[in-house]
Amino acid sequence: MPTEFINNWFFQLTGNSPFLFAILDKQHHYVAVNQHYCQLSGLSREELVGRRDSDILGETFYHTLQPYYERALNGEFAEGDVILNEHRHHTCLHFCVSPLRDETGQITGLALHAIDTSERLHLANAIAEREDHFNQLSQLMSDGCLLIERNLVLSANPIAAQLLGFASPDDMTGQDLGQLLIDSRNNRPFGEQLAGLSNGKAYHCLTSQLCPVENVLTLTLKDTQVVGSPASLVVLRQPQTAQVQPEQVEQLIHTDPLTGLYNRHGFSRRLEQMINRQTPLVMLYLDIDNFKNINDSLGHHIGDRVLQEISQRLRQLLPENAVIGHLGGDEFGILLPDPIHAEIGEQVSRKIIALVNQPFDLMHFSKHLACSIGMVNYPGNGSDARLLLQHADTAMYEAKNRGRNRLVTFDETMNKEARMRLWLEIELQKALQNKGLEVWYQPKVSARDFSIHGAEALVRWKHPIEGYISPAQFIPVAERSGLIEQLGQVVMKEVFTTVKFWKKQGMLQGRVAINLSPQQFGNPNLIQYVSDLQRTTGVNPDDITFELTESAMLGENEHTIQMLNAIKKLGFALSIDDFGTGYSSLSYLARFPLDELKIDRAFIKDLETVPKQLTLIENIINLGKSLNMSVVAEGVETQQQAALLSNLNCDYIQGFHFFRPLPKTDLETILMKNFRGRY
Ligand SMILES: Nc1nc2c(ncn2[C@@H]2O[C@@H]3COP(=O)(O)O[C@H]4[C@@H](O)[C@H](n5cnc6c(=O)[nH]c(N)nc65)O[C@@H]4COP(=O)(O)O[C@H]3[C@H]2O)c(=O)[nH]1
Repeated sequence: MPTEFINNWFFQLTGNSPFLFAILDKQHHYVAVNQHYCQLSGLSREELVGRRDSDILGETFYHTLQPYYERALNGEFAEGDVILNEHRHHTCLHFCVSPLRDETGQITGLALHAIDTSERLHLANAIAEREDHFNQLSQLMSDGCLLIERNLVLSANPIAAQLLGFASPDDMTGQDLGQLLIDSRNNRPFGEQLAGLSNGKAYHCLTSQLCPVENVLTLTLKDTQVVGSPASLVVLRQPQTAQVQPEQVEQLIHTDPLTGLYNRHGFSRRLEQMINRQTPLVMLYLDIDNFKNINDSLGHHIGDRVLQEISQRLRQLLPENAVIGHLGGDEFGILLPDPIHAEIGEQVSRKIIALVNQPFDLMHFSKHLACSIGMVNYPGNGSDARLLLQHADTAMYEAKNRGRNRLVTFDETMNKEARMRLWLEIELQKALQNKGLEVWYQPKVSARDFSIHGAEALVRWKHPIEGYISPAQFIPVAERSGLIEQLGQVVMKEVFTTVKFWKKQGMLQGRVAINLSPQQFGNPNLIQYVSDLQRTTGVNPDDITFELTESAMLGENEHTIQMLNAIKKLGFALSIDDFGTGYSSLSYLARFPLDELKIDRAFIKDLETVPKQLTLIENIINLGKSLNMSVVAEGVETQQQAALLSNLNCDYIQGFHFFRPLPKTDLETILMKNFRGRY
């Protein structure tokens, strides 16, 4: 090693470094050492240089390093760890050795550099000890103890596993605690709310159906952190037996705390008991129509009040021996044992529907509700509780399909339809994931000169095997399964982007209409979504109309008016679709800010043959016009219908006579041809 290098550079490079540096010759004598090395050995540089490593830092150190020195002198780079003087205070070093060569490439010695890792080792040991203490303590505890991050279980002690019915704490790792525990205040799984519980406060809860056991527990959360992220320590405790008697536990498990009725579990148990005793019975499965809208628009607290009120009304109406259950969400079950005659189910259902139709007084306004009921008989429609409940549920969905607010009695053909609906739901979900939906456009024409003026966007689904499936089939499935939100967003995104393009090219006159389902309209988040989408796509809201059916506006409540005003405020137009088919009251025409009225095709169908129909349509057109609305007639299939509507001063016409719904590119070809013809 050239001395001038050592004198010039080595000390400058390594002088104030927190690392230990040493250069050794082939016999392991120190040639140079830096300041930090001197401090560690307790000797000056002069005392160290020329001495052998083994004489300075002790045998252990030397014996550990010697093989590495040999490897370095053989041309290798090597690194390892060593602990110096294993007394009370260890000094640990992480070191590297590498060969040093002269200008000819001959190895003349080696360089050693190392870092003191004592502090790190000390901390790692302390953490391991703490973890061991924590683990031992949690094993000794008689309460369940869990560590969760974003509701997911990171670790649990054996008691926690036992209280929740899992075979071992390991089985709980990764489980969502928010779904395992039901909040006894509202009988719903805690879900996301778990993170928002007050620090240190005890909450009553029940284990959910995801847990292998039923238990009543108290839950306490303490905020903590896991690698800097917010986490919680959770303590689960079984209420003292002195405070809660077994029968109280039993009652808690089978009762819905919100309504005081049987919960799903308790209701099923009562049903099983009756089946075991072979008691003939009628079961009604009741679902409140569009209840989600109440929760979404008015909040869960109002939704809860409605459910309580319904429970109370049912209690008052039903006979003493009836068993009533709140099966979850907006679903209720009713058992009528030993029916005195065959029509009892129909009679009671009619009364229940009338009762639910009575207005609900909700603080500042009253709301009308409707309900759909499915009915089964035991022993006729099934031999066990699970099957009976399933069939009653199927019949209830059929009631919804047939227009809601009615009773439907189960029959076997419905099972096939239910399976079909399930298939459609699964396939539709896949189509949404794989971008398998298209938007087609049906042009509308001006009733004056039959030139294209606007269009209606209609979703199309081409199934990879079944081919095109009608929206009339899959839209109701999408509405019931909640997929309509996603489907609606796909359509809106596509239409906004296309309309922006068409308008930029000057290809299309008039607006493009988008259908909104009652579920979409009922969700207050719609406004934010539409507003964001309008901003990002840059579409002029004046070029879009939202079409709503009368049933979407059913109720004429504050929410409807607020939503309609909010859509109008963003600059979009509003149209009432299928006019004349749904709602008996016309007062909404004056109260709601509507721009367009679409006469349903049911009125157009008999236009040529039923003379009174012509008078009816003329009056609808006049009514719309007097309220400053433009009037569209849909479902026009013949030249004669078109001519009659034109004479009646209808504004626009839509129907197969002019155009069927077309893929975007086909319509673009037509629009381009018209566009060129114009200029
Ligand atoms: N017989 C006959 N039918 C005609 C004629 N002209 C148009 N139609 C059909 O009438 C329906 C008009 O749409 P709608 O009343 O809003 O009724 C729509 C609408 O309620 C719903 N829908 C379609 N696309 C969407 C969508 O993107 N979102 C939502 N929420 N619903 C949609 O599905 C329904 C059915 O849609 P489609 O099968 O495309 O059926 C379309 C259209 O093809 C005619 O001259 N004769």
